[in-house]
Order: sequence, then C-alpha cells, then structure tokens
Amino acid sequence: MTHFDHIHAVVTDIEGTTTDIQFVHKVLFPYAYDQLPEFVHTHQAQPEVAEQIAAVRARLDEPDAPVERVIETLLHWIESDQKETSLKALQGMLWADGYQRGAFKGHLYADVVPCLRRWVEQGKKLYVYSSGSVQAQKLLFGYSTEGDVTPLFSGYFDTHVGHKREAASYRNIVDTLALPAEQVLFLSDVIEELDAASEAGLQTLQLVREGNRAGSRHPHVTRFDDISL
Ligand SMILES: CSCCC(=O)C(=O)COP(=O)(O)O
Ligand SMILES: [Mg+2]
Repeated sequence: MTHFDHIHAVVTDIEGTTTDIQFVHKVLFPYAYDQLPEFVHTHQAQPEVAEQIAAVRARLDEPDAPVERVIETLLHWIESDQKETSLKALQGMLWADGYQRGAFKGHLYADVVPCLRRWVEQGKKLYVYSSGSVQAQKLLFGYSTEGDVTPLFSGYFDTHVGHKREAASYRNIVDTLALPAEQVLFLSDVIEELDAASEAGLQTLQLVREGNRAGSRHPHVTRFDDISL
C-alpha cells in the first residue's frame, strides 16, 4: 500500500493507467483509421471538422493541401501514435459513433472504479488528463465496461493545456484547479509524464500495468487499490 498525505485532487492519465493500452491500440486506433477517410470526405464542410482540417494544413505549412493529403497525414499520425491535437479532436468525433452504436465499450481495469468512488466519498476531486480529446475522454468513461462513471469526475484536460511531457502543462492544470501543486496527485504509466508533473510540483505515482515499463524515481503500484489517500 502506498500512502499520500494532504491530497485534495487526483489527476489521472487513461491509456496504461485506468485502461489497457491494448484497448486503445487494438480497438480505438484501428476503428479511427478505418472510418477517418470517409468521415473527413463526408463532413469536411462541418465547422468543427473544417477547423481540424485547417489545423492539419497549418501543421504541414501547406495552406492549399488537398483533402487527400490531409487524410494521408492523419492516417500516418494514427499509425505512428502522434499526439496531434487536430487528430485527437477528429478521433473523438469518430469514436462517438462507435460507442453510441455499441461497437465497443471503454475498457477500465476492475480495480479503478471502486477506488475512484472511495476517493470521491473521502472528499477528493477527480480529474482526467489524457492526450485523447476531452470528448474522447468523456466517451470512454461514459460508455465504459463499468457503465457511465462520468459523474465521478470534476473535470477533464487534454492537449489544449499543453503536451503531457511538459511541466508547463501541469502548471496550467494546477492553476485551473486553484490548488497548491503538492495537494495534487498525478497518476500515469509514463515516466516522462511523471517527471514533468513532478517538475511542476505535483505528487506523482506510476501505474505499472501488464507490459508497462517499471523502475523510476517515482513510487509505483500495480493496481489502484494499492493507493491510500
Ligand atoms: C481518451 S481515450 C484515447 C486515448 C488516446 O487517444 C491517446 O492518445 C492515449 O493518450 P493517454 O494520454 O491517455 O496516454
Ligand atoms: Mg498513459
């Protein structure tokens, strides 16, 4: 059991922390890869899709890139797991349809929800910080293997606050929470994310799920029920 004192809020990563990496890489990413070309063609005039297409063109520094070039870029970003904000926004839109028609449910490890419930009962505030868009986060927890658990969370953060390996992102989060950084615990499987959070003054804990990389200067557990707040 790993105990933390004076924690008022917990910020959790998703992939590799609450959720099996395989679900993200073998279910969500392939679904987005298959659906994306037709979705972009069909919805390219819709303002929220047009905004992401424009962001891809800007990222490429090719303002006149044809839509096929944009799609090819997005598919390459999925294959290489790039955390581009425009791709993440489009993935959220694509997964909405998959969740709503029951093609898949958001995977949560069995130890996660009972602990989240206990921490809320103890008066802790819970937040999510993922490279997946806020829409994608709400879908995963809203259509999860444990039912709709979104009422447990007080807020969601994505790469609009910055990238997960940069300390400034965690400073932005604690500014929004209006809490001293040391009263916030960040949970993640990725050492570089934990290093960035620690640099910003947050307390950190590594989740070492199956197949994850263990061994860092951060404390670690293999399950949420080994955490005491
Ligand atoms: C929000 S579910 C999809 C997760 C995702 O798209 C992703 O890139 C995983 O990012 P994380 O920061 O949760 O490791
Ligand atoms: Mg992760």
